[in-house]
Amino acid sequence: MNNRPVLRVENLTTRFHTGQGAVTAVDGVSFEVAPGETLGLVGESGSGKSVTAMSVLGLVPKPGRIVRGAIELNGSDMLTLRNEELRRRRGKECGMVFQNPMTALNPSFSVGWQMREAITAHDKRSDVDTRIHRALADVGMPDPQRQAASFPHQMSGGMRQRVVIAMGMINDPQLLIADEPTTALDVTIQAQVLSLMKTLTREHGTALLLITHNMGVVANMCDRVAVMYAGEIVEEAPVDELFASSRHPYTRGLLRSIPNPDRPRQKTPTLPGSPPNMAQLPTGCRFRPRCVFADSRCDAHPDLLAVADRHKARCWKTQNGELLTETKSLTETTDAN
Ligand SMILES: Nc1ncnc2c1ncn2[C@@H]1O[C@H](COP(=O)(O)OP(=O)(O)OP(=O)(O)O)[C@@H](O)[C@H]1O
Repeated sequence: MNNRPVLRVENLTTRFHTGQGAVTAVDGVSFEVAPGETLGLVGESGSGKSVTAMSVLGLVPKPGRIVRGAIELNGSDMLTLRNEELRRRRGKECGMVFQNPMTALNPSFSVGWQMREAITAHDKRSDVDTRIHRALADVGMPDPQRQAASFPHQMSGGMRQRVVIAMGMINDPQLLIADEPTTALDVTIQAQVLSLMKTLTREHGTALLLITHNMGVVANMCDRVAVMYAGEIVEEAPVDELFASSRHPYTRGLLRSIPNPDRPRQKTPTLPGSPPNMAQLPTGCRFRPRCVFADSRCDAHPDLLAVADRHKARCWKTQNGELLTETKSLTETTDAN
């Protein structure tokens, strides 16, 4: 059996030079995704999740630039490939699904035409129409022939995102990268689209890098989780282990902030404070200003180190074998009623 990771990211560092100075949006990030595995990349807005995905896809927007690190897709170094080869490999070996389906679809062309482009860019086989109709049927589109002739604006948001997933999967890639794939959809449609992605990736043995800020989505979808804060991974563990025994105060706070579906009217607690300004990071531990467990050790910047089997955390306290005691002040509930 081939145990080589589909994706290996090593010490990835991506920087933006802005008017306010240099912002290292992704700072020394390393992770792997195994064949068929779903890795969740979670964290609050601005933590560097999307820039990590863009870096892997070779799509970092200017003025951003990868300044260090290695990215291997199926063992090939993606940072040394020429643009044309990068585009070819990206579409064939790595599909992508972004938050807003309208940015992925061209309003001027039929869905079938766009899917044909996605295929023929990589494969010259003649059974293209059959493949398009099968791909649309696979994502639950009724009457695939008619849908292929439709234009994006004739479809609902949920249907459009199904088309984008069908396009992402049409070359049967080994890896699918999905960045907040359901955030732009109605709550009722979100669960359907996620369940569809789970079924499809399982059936095809596709690895999934799923970016989300929603821990509930992580619980339902992922095998393993990497938690990002201020450009760094602060914790990484199999999903059950993370939910049962998180070892970073930030993760613990995120887990406390999951809405309770049985009590929809109850105000959900939130993490106090906000993430740091990326142009002026605090010295030492980046989470320190928000951390209820901080002490003098946190003046120094902690590394991401093993705390248990397949479990790493970037926290002085738990790296020394201490556990995080439950404390209410991890989160706050702003509604006084
Ligand atoms: N085009 C850009 N120009 C300058 N800085 C940028 C740009 N894009 C991202 N950044 C910086 O990178 C940081 C990380 O952004 P990123 O989009 O990866 O966060 P995220 O975790 O995906 O958040 P969100 O869920 O809101 O997309 C931002 O806080 C910002 O400082």
